[in-house]
Amino acid sequence: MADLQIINVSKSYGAVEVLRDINLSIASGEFVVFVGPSGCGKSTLLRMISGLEEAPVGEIRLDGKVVNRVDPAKRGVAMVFQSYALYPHMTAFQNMAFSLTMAREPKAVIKEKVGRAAAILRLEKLLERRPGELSGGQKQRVAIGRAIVREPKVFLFDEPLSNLDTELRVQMRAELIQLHAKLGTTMIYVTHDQVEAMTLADKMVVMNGGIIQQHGTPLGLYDDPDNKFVAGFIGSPKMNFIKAKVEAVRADAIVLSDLGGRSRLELPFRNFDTAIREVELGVRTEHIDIAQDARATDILAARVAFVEELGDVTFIHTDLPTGERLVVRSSKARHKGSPECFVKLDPAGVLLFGTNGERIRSA
Ligand SMILES: Nc1ncnc2c1ncn2[C@@H]1O[C@H](COP(=O)(O)OP(=O)(O)OP(=O)(O)O)[C@@H](O)[C@H]1O
Repeated sequence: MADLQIINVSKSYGAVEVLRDINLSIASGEFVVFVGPSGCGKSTLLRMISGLEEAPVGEIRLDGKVVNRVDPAKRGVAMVFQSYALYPHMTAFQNMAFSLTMAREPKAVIKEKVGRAAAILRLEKLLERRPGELSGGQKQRVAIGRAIVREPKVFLFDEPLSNLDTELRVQMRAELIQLHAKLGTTMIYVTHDQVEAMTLADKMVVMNGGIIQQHGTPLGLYDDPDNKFVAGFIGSPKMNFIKAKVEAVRADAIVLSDLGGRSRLELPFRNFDTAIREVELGVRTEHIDIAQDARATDILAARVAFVEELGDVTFIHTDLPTGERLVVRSSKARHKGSPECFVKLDPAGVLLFGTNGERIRSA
């Protein structure tokens, strides 16, 4: 187990800056997930922690010691790759034992360490098989086993489940959570899949464009995003966004107009900056409902585009007259009849963003 500090780390390839001034503290034993869209720099950051990529700007400290120039093999970290990276001509046992064999550990120690990892990963019966005789999930378990036997201070996972089908991914996610609980080792995990990140992370680090947009607990980020990117990236279906004009500002409320081209909405809000004239509302599907009473001022007229019935929940996709898409989560059966409908927002669930995408918070 080790804690990790990333201090003012930047990285460029030629003229292209891929990471800008990254600062992050990872506590010993924490499960941290770097998540973000393709190309945001998350793998580069992980590879810099592993030592596979140089870190010329800033400091990476492992248990307080700067490791920027420490050889990857000497950092006490073990990496698990998406591609498994197993030796095809070696058995599962030999693959898992490889680093110990290279370090000339006694045979009995190797057998004991590989046996222990195999038991944790339920691989005991597969140890004599070669990678070609294993399923994707089994191969990934061998790759994880190979990391476990090295008893690293930090595990680094680079999209390890991306090659697996959906069912197996869900199963392996549960296994990784159990593995972390059992070993208690610091784990850093990279994925572009926000659901995977939400389910695994103690701390989720949302990245975009080479910078950390926000980090915190998964639910903390879901409920209280700092900006429109984080708000839109986390959650499925995505948060809805609706543009509006600020009509009036009072001490404890604001009145918004032009929602969906027409409607008005009053929101509780303290100390709103009167210079702001335009905002964007962020509303999750659970804070919108199909409305019965069309006379109220805060009701938005919409048109049903299509309906997804998933059994336990129904998502009604509606379009506002402005063309903005609004997805309503409903436990009720399908919206029947005319596609014309009315929707109502729950003011307590509405977040506000400025035109620059930054969150506007009530004081
Ligand atoms: N060796 C390299 N030379 C030049 N550019 C690179 C190199 N490696 C990565 N990049 C660029 O750096 C950026 C960040 O890459 P990185 O692999 O860290 O992204 P990522 O967030 O992990 O994306 P993905 O999920 O697609 O793997 C990308 O724009 C990529 O094209």
